[in-house]
Amino acid sequence: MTTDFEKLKQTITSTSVSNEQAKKLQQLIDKLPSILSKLDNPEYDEIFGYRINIASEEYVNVSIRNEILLKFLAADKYDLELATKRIIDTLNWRNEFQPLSAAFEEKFDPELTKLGVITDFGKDGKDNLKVLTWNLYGNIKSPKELFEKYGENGTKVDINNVSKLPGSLFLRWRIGLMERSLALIDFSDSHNNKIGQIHDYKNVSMFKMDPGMKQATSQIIEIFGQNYPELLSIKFFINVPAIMSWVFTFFKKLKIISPETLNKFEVLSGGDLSNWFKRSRLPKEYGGEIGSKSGSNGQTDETIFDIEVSNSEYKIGEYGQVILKRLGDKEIAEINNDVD
Ligand code: HEM
Repeated sequence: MTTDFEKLKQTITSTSVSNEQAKKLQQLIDKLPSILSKLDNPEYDEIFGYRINIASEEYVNVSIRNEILLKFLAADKYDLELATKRIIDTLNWRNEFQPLSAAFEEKFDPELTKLGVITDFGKDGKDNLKVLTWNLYGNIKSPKELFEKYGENGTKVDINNVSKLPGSLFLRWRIGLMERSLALIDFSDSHNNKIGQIHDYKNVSMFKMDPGMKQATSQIIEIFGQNYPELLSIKFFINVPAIMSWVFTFFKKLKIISPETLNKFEVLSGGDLSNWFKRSRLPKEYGGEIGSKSGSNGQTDETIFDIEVSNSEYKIGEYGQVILKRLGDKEIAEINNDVD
């Protein structure tokens, strides 16, 4: 006969769990009603598009819910109290920030969208390196100008009536990129429950610590560290000019990045990624074989933008759609109230 405990263990397929870890998971599940009752908004029970609630509630996918809870436990080394606090903080943050809106509803200026790409190499990608977010921060001509416009003190542009949502446009764009990449992974798949990230610093000409950029960088590092546990496999920093390697020492000294995250860093002075990814899936500039295309300027090399995941390929989960609809209804109600 299968015991409840064994049944619980069977819901986890992304990794193997010890009895001790499964016990902690069960305790965390048992605490869910109390966790939800402590939230700023007890109705906001969504993480990464999934409902985090008791099994009898509609839309709860028990297996995925457990996989997500396990990530929170693992990030806090199975300390139940710390993991509980992290989940409460994350649910409160998501309620306030509405990351699914940043990912799937809001539209951003090309100045921001040219800084990031998501690719999915599917079965051609190594384990937990199938889905990648590429941050082409080297494309920023002037960090000062960019962060003046899109950083914390920049103009809050009213896009789709979301100006009431918190965060700078840069932050909302960056979180949106992260959330969209998570819509491509499968939390229950041991081969595809994490993403890889690539920071391409090609052409970073001058690197002065612009205050707006410094502020945005530490804010993003903190938000990712708190709210996106156990989701990153490797973070590549490529085309890093030798003269700028001091930045890593700087971040280590600041101690805002956890040692576990620091261990995931892979730093390359060039841009050749063919040791990690199939050459047939990479554009030439990253050591791959993806060739050239003809356009109005004649033959040009294909870029990473030519292989980006298209909008129709993102699968917003059922509950994610419920959350987005709820937000849309709330916005309409607020607009109507303003008109009244
Ligand atoms: C124009 C220049 C740069 C810009 C705009 C920029 C922007 C950012 C941003 C926004 C983040 C937050 C994390 C994220 O978005 O994933 C970040 C993280 C980071 N950057 Fe840069 N960066 C620049 C140059 C550099 C250089 C030259 C280096 C190193 C040589 C560097 C090293 C790092 C490191 C180590 C992190 C922490 C990563 C993490 O914990 O996720 N950055 N950068």
